[in-house]
Amino acid sequence: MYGVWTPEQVATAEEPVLARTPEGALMRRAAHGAAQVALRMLAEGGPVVGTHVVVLVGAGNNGGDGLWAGVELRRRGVGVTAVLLAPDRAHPAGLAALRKARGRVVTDVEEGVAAVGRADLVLDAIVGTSGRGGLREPAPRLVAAIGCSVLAIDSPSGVDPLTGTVHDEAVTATETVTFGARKPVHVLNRARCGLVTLVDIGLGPELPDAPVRVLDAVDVGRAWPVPGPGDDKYTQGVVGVAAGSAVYPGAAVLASGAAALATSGMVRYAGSAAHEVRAAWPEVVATDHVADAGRVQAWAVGPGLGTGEDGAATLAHVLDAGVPVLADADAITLLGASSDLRARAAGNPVLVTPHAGEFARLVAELDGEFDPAADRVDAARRAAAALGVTVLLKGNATVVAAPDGRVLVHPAGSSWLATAGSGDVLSGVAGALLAAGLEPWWAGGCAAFVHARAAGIGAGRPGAPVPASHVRAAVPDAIREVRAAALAAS
Ligand SMILES: NC(=O)C1=CN([C@@H]2O[C@H](COP(=O)(O)OP(=O)(O)OC[C@H]3O[C@@H](n4cnc5c(N)ncnc54)[C@H](OP(=O)(O)O)[C@@H]3O)[C@@H](O)[C@H]2O)[C@@H](O)CC1
Ligand SMILES: [K+]
Repeated sequence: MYGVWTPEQVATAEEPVLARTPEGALMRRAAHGAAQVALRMLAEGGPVVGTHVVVLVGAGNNGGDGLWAGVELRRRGVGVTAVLLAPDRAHPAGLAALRKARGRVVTDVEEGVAAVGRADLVLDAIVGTSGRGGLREPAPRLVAAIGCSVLAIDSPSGVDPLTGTVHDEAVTATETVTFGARKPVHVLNRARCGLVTLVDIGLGPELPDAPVRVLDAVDVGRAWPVPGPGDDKYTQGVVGVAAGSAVYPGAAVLASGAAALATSGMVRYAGSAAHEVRAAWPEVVATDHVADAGRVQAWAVGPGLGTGEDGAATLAHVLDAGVPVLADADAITLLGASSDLRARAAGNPVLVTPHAGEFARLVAELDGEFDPAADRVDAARRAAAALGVTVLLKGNATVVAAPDGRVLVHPAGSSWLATAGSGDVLSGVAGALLAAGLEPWWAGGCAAFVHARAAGIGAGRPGAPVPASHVRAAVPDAIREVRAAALAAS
């Protein structure tokens, strides 16, 4: 697990470190780390001596990092051109050092565009943690001229460092090198950051508890329920799946199957697709109504449920059952439309798993601002607090927010998971984890991780769509992977 801190928290942590280190030392540490990554990237194309790097230098300390990195690259035989976007405000010490190291300094935009066109690597040092809004002129013209790899210094310029959002023009980096701590942009907008390298500049002891955390394979593998010698089908947790319909039984079959593959606990199914579920998954005990389903340790409710009276009655029944509940799809629409159902859920171990559209319906009747397009971490955190349930907001970066303020982000590598039925698989996996005893925040985080890995495995080679049934089929391999990681780390 690693932490993610806001730009403000990082700036606060920097203060005491700046105060006890010689002037400029922190920036030199950061710049050294950036130069190391740049040299590695250049070396991928052959010898670095004689290559040409262009540094796009903004008005603040981010530009200072870029200039000092340029100084180190000069010492390694790399040709360096610094293009100053705000010539009067470029970091004075960094600029003087680059000139001394015989780096070329350009202030004319046309000359800068020509240099960018000839570069082997561009360092984006336009703006870092103080950046707000899209790129300002003349940065867009220079960025548009890039035809080579880009290393973003701290964060890709034009992408909001706190929220990862992009409004206008922004840099798309091949890689990003960041300092002291990862910031939200690095997990919320992987597509713009590329591979992220963290350089230690000694902030660790000064950082508060991380407001956002990211699970790794070892965390997930350790948390995954593994049966011991004394376990049987009941002790691993029985999950009930209340999903599907006679018209669209696919959701029920996908969710029940995913639940059966996720843990060794038993799966019960209750709903109008009992026949189809039984045919596809003989190990699932299927009945027509939740009232006849028998005892379960958690319910997964919603996919294909319908949003009419029957669906509402089923949701009310499972919310009153006194066990953890995973609510997805139609169950989310029902919750959004009924204060009575929301009251039954509030304060209980309930995990809701909306995509953007379902999230809008979920919060439609609540007071306050919930805008995932502006800040998805903040929106999920507020919704969880207002509803008294754990919210897993699906998307390219999945956010899991608990009502007590804890937030997990799972940065997915691609958007191929946004496919029909994919959410049903996630429901089944998360429901099985709830039944096995994981609390909703962990169940959501572990399910999102394994779901994304299963999509990667199910797709085979990257770069192509993966249908939900392939995601489901790959769940065991994804579990094997995280368990192997946990065993290797123990
Ligand atoms: N403190 C330290 O020692 C360390 C700091 N470190 C480094 O410092 C960075 C933070 O530096 P920082 O605070 O100086 O701000 P920074 O991100 O360079 O930007 C400020 C300038 O950008 C401008 N600007 C704003 N938005 C813009 C846009 N969209 N497009 C274009 N321009 C825009 C804005 O202009 P203004 O609004 O003032 O006109 C302002 O002048 C941090 O990311 C890390 O790299 C590391 O070296 C570790 C040690
Ligand atoms: K930058």
